[in-house]
Amino acid sequence: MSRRAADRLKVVLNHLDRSNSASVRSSFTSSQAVSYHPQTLRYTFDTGFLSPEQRIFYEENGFLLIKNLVSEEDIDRFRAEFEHVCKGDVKIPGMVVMRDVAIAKSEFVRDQKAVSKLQDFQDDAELFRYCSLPQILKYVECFTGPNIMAMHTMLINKPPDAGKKTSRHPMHQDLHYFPFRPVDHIVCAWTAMEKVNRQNGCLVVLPGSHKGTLQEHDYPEWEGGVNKMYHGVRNYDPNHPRMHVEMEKGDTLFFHPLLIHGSGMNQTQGFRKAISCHYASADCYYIDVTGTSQENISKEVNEIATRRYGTDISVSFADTWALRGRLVHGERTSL
Ligand SMILES: CCCCCCCCCCCCCCCCCCCC(=O)SCCNC(=O)CCNC(=O)[C@H](O)C(C)(C)COP(=O)(O)OP(=O)(O)OC[C@H]1O[C@@H](n2cnc3c(N)ncnc32)[C@H](O)[C@@H]1OP(=O)(O)O
Ligand SMILES: Nc1ncnc2c1ncn2[C@@H]1O[C@H](COP(=O)(O)OP(=O)(O)OP(=O)(O)O)[C@@H](O)[C@H]1O
Ligand SMILES: O=C(O)CCC(=O)C(=O)O
Ligand SMILES: [Fe+2]
Ligand SMILES: [Mg+2]
Repeated sequence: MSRRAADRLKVVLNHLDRSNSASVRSSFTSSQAVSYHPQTLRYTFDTGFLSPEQRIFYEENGFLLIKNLVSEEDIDRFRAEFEHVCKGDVKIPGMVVMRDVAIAKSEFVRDQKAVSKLQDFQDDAELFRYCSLPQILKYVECFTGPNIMAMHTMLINKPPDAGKKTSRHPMHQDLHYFPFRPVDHIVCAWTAMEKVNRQNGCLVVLPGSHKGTLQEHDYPEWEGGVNKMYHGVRNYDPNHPRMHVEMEKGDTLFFHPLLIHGSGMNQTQGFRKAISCHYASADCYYIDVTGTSQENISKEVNEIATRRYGTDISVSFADTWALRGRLVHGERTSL
């Protein structure tokens, strides 16, 4: 972040703090907030919770790292539940248990170690506790406002790389997957379930990339194969300045859906675990992605939905989100 930008924003924040009557403050926390100072404070609401420095950091970088936000005890409980699911002791309809493509296509025996990701755990009460943790929602509200939907849930168990670099997650923008807007009222919370570093494939981010637009995504041309739906930004420039976000167990990264991010390969023998939820304001609305760069992913999702539910029921891309989304705070006004 440039010093000048920081100073300029501080002046604006001070001005708001001093001169603003209750009416300006309340209009700032309402859904019209973004129109108040669009150039300066586009990405966060003033709920009085984030410090000016935190708001400026998110504004400039598109992410915010909060140390030690989730307790060791909660994380150990999520881990235990994950093990129950992998062993088959717990079966939740709708939850996807995904294996790494290198393992899925090999002749290895499938045991719980082969699971690379749980997706859609919204109906698993124990895992879904993560999405309702009050200390997380306190931050989420600063990005979404008070009506909050948990739209997408994952527990990622990045496996030791099987030698083909398939444990990598290509650089992407999460918005590519989402048929709802406005973009600035969506945020991801990603919590490390153990120490994550460059060795075991921590998140890699391009700071400030959230200020750009949604780019075209497709499968990267990787020799060793790519996991299903792991699209990457097309024409990715590997020389762009990037940052490896190393985190301790319980640390949580909040990031904007246009932030370009991915993760490198896991070069250790352990499974790198993280739990995440994408939240959106319940006031968001669905869009039709026909004819846009998101058409390719919407087709893939529709194919999976058809494979799962047959052709009798027609489920649109937006429907797959409306059916999986769960309210975690306030009122379900739109999504
Ligand atoms: C209530 C309404 C529900 C609507 C349902 C629609 C659900 C769609 C969900 C998708 C939403 C995605 C949203 C992501 C949003 C946020 C941003 C996150 C970015 C990402 O994380 S992108 C990655 C997301 N990935 C996925 O969502 C993949 C989900 N996985 C699956 O659907 C299945 O696991 C999969 C890959 C289809 C495999 O099916 P499965 O039946 O489990 O496996 P089989 O062993 O029978 O294999 C079938 C076939 O698939 C090949 N296979 C297996 N695993 C993989 C893999 N990881 N990658 C590639 N290919 C894989 C396997 O080899 C078999 O192939 P054959 O050629 O032998 O037939
Ligand atoms: N062609 C590509 N398209 C999209 N994303 C890519 C491409 N090539 C690499 N990436 C992504 O860039 C990020 C960094 O990858 P890489 O495997 O180089 O890890 P790294 O953290 O730099 O590890 P190392 O320390 O080995 O360099 C990962 O998210 C990776 O998936
Ligand atoms: O945990 C990771 O490796 C990255 C996950 C991610 O970015 C995603 O699933 O959208
Ligand atoms: Fe992502
Ligand atoms: Mg590298």
